[in-house]
Amino acid sequence: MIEFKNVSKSFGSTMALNDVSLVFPRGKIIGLFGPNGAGKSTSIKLIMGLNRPDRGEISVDGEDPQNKKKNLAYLPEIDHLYSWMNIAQAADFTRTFYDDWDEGKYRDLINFLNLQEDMKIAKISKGQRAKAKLLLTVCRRAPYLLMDEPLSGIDILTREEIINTLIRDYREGEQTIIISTHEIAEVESLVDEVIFLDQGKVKLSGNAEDLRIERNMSLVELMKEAFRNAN
Ligand SMILES: Nc1ncnc2c1ncn2[C@@H]1O[C@H](COP(=O)(O)OP(=O)(O)OP(=O)(O)O)[C@@H](O)[C@H]1O
Repeated sequence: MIEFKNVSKSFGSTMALNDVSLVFPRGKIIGLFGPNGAGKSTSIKLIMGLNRPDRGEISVDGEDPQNKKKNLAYLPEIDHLYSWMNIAQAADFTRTFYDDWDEGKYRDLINFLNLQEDMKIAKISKGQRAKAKLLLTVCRRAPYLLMDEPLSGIDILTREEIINTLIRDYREGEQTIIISTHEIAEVESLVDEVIFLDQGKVKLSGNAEDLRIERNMSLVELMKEAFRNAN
C-alpha cells in the first residue's frame, strides 16, 4: 500500500498538491485522473522520490519510498530512452540495473507489441516509442508499477495494444499499477480504483465499480460531474 498523509508540494507560488491524504491499495489497478495541472505527475514523482514533499508523509508498505525504490517500476511521461540505442541495447541497459527483469516476458511481449530488437529509438515512431517504454517497464517484476500518461499522444489502435498488454499480463493481488491519464474512457474497464485530482486536491476517490453503481454513471460522466461541481 502507498499512503499519502497530509502531503503538500509547491513549486514557487504554484501549489501542486494541497494537503492530500490518500491510499493506493495493494494489488489493484488504480486510475489517477484529473485535468492538466491537477497534480498527477507530481504525485507519482513524489512516490518515486524524484521530489520531496514540503509537508506531510509518503510511505510505501509503511516505509520511506527511498527504501523501497527497488519495488517501484516507473514509466515517466517524458521520453527517457537514449535515442542512440536500439531496443535490444535499451533492454540490456534496464536488465543490468534491475534484478527483477523477466526475460521470458520480454521475449513474449516484444512480439506481441510488434517491436524488433534492432529498431533504433531515434528512428521509431512516437507510438513505437510508447510501446518500447511500456515493454521496458512491465518486464520488471516490481510489486508497484507507476505509469505517468502512458497513452498520451498515442493513436487509438496503439492505445488499445497498450491497454491489452496491461490486461493480459496483470495478476490481481500480486502487482499494483498506478496509471495517470486523461484517457478515462479507454482505461474505464481496466481500473479497480480511481482517484480524481483537481488543483492539487482529491475531488473524488473510491472503488470504480462501487462509484458507478452508487451514482449510476460511467467514470467519464463522474469526472465531468465532479469538475462541474468544483468550478
Ligand atoms: N518542476 C516544476 N516547476 C514548476 N512548476 C511545476 C513543476 N512541476 C509541476 N509544476 C506545476 O504543478 C502543477 C501540477 O503539475 P503536474 O505536472 O503534477 O500536473 P498533471 O496533473 O500531471 O498535469 P498534466 O496532465 O498536464 O501532465 C502545475 O501547475 C504545474 O505547472
